[in-house]
Amino acid sequence: MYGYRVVRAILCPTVQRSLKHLIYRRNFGTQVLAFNLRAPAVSVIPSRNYASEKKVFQRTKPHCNVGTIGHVDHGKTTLTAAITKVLADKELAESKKYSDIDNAPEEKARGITINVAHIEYQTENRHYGHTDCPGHADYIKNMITGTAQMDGAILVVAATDGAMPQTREHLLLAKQIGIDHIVVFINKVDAADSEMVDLVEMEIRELLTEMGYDGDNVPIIKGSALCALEGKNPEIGSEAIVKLLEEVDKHIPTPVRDLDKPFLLPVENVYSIPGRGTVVTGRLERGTIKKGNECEFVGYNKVMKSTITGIEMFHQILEEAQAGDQLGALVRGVKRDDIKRGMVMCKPGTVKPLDHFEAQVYILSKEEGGRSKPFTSFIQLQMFSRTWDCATVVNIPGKEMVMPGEDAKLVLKLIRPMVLEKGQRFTLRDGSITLGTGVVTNILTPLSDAQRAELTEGKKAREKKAAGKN
Ligand SMILES: Nc1nc2c(ncn2[C@@H]2O[C@H](COP(=O)(O)OP(=O)(O)OP(=O)(O)O)[C@@H](O)[C@H]2O)c(=O)[nH]1
Ligand SMILES: [Mg+2]
Repeated sequence: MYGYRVVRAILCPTVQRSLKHLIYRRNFGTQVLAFNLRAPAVSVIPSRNYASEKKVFQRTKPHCNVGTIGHVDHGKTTLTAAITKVLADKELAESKKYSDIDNAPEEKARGITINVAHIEYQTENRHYGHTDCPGHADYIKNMITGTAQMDGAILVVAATDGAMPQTREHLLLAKQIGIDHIVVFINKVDAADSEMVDLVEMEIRELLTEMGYDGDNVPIIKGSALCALEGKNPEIGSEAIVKLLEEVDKHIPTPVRDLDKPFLLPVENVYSIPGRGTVVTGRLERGTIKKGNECEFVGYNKVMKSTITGIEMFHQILEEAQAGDQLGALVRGVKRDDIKRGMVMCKPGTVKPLDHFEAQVYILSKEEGGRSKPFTSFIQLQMFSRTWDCATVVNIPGKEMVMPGEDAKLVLKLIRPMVLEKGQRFTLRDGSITLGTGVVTNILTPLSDAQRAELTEGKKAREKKAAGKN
């Protein structure tokens, strides 16, 4: 079996460089959960024994998905690296450097996280999948997808800044996505005085309450991720990380998993592994899957049948994946370009795509980061739910307009049928603004003639208005 290092050693420097480029391109920003994409040995010299090298995942502890959210530069990635370092000392994780997590060239050049990264570690009590989200406002889409995989979140707030715009926006989105349990880490206490730290704590408790969390009782740990990572000042460094993990263990409950329902996995990413096939990654939302299971990919106006030929979690083989697992599944007979983030992989025939439904939506006020003006029917917005996003036309039945800060019943029409279920939560965004959050209350398929005419009328009216302006 040829490993990456052996292959690299026998290649000339030019080929080594292009090989490195290839790895970066393939691995762009996302730490792949499985099917080690970093091992170009697979594409350079196909391995005969690829699977037999891997360990089989032993399910000895309950699995829980957590992750870091919060404003840009507040220290989410540093904290993620620090957690793995502290746990590696107890042999409960593999230590990850900052540059292993933010590993894409653009991330390194700009010093920010762009794509989510998935990291694995354990405490004495649980096995964790940890998703490190980007904080930058331009990458909210990736944050939403990352957060959709979590059972609980660690909100990172720098003591030097306090609550900032994306602290607020991330909390709001987390609440809407259905994350009910939050633990807060006030970071960078090495660079702020204790009065400032106390003020930030008060501010965060208020903000948590405002967003619908139990602000008085949410655990808040104060420390310095950088000190923990660099092995300095243990009282605010490694000891704070240990305290944080204790609170995560205690405060974020392991969710009850829906193991008996037909399986469903919202696709987060798709990769093509030369010599192996197509791999989809994501968190199994319900049910269980095994190698050999028939499956179906549904979404974006497509339904495709396939078979699962292998399952891995964090580079280890999974005999059986259970709801809650962050996994990679190798699938047969479908190409990478056939599948897109946002489709669902499910048991054949168990879900139907649809494009027309009723929802109860809360429209954010300006102070909450929403629009300042009301909107009327036929506005086009981007809808985010599970791992997908899709343009939608909004209709307001029985009303002229909806004001910011109001709760309204809306009828939504997606431009492409997607997998949606009653009770599913979603976010509506208008450009870079989170406009509202809602829940699907009623499925309306197919469209009645009157509704269809209304939508078309809306389009015509808009076109007429645009023509008038010119
Ligand atoms: N003084 C001090 N600096 C820190 C601490 N933690 C992180 N930093 C610094 O803050 C900067 C940003 O840290 P990151 O971990 O990249 O922040 P982030 O929240 O992941 O940023 P995005 O992912 O881009 O939103 C880096 O220069 C870190 O070295 C800390 O505890 N103390
Ligand atoms: Mg980061």
